[in-house]
Amino acid sequence: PVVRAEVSQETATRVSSMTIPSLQKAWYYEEYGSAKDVLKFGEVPVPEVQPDQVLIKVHAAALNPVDFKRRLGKFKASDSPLPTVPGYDVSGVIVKVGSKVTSFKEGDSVYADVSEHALDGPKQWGSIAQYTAVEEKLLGLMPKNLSFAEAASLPLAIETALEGLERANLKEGQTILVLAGAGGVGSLAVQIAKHVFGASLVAATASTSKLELLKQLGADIAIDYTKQKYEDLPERYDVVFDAVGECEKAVKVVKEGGSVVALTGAVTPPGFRFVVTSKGESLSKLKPYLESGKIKPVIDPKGPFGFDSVIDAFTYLETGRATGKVVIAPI
Ligand SMILES: NC(=O)C1=CN([C@@H]2O[C@H](COP(=O)(O)OP(=O)(O)OC[C@H]3O[C@@H](n4cnc5c(N)ncnc54)[C@H](OP(=O)(O)O)[C@@H]3O)[C@@H](O)[C@H]2O)C=CC1
Ligand SMILES: CC[C@H]1OC(C)=C(O)C1=O
Repeated sequence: PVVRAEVSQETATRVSSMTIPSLQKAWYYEEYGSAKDVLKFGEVPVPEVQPDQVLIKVHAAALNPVDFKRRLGKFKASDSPLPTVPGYDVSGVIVKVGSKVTSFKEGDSVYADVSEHALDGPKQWGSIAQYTAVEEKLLGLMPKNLSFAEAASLPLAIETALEGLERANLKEGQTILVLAGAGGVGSLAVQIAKHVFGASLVAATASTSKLELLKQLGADIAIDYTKQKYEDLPERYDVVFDAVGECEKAVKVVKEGGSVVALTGAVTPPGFRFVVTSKGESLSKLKPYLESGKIKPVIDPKGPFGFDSVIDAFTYLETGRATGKVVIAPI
């Protein structure tokens, strides 16, 4: 049995190293442009695992607007070199750990936003691929109750929602307005404001068909921006979370001394904008809320999109009408 055990460990090692190919299938682009013009599906190298990284066999990924803004060259000044495999959000299983990794092991189901800094040197080899390498400090252990598709839908958006609410200094019992409450970030910001921060009143904006979803997510007031201008309503808020780029209007409805946090677009004082930093500790902090069901992933019902339908997925996301997240699964 000892020999068999040694053989099986040796075989397992050989098999595990054999199961990690040097080339993989992925979506990539070699020049900036539109999805249909520049996105290609083909073979790219499997990234080398650095000492502080793990290699993930990807099961699902999700798209974010930063993926298409980057692909259009909007952040080329601080981008990593081309060719680029897009994708920040990933879920999957660890198949190799770097020599300095201490908190994760082969076989763990994990998820992450793979780029610590979304605009400043994001990963060249992203998540819309069969394998991707991610630093240990960006990883979270997947909540036990979530599918790979549900987990992949979360990292960048939920970390943005959490960081934005923390930066806005939202306090228990305060009131908040979330602009674009049905979007990828907004759908999580509504939930976190209500169920994690304990806001006394959460208002949110969306178009007519999405108002019921806002209520289901925990919004006390759902404002149909196609019929009502929130800036003309009497309500004033301690915090306004702007996920649309309407800071000039947002500052009109914040209380004296309140905060207006913007994700995009020009800012009008006292509004401020930030860029999300990927942190595994944020996923750990939210894990109990996800496992209890207090916070739920929202996946656009047009998806998940298959690994062969990434151009369709981008085309849909770029309409600006997504409800929750656009997910690519299975990979
Ligand atoms: N600074 C940062 O670190 C980050 C910035 N961002 C940015 O934040 C923005 C939102 O990101 P994300 O949530 O992923 O985007 P989404 O693509 O998920 O947003 C789509 C949603 O926006 C809603 N929407 C569009 N216009 C309006 C409007 N005028 N009022 C209310 N709702 C509206 C749509 O609802 P409807 O169909 O009802 O209009 C739809 O549900 C993007 O510009 C993104 O680039 C995102 C993450 C991080
Ligand atoms: C400056 C905001 C920019 O950063 C991210 C992550 C986006 O989606 C943006 O538009």
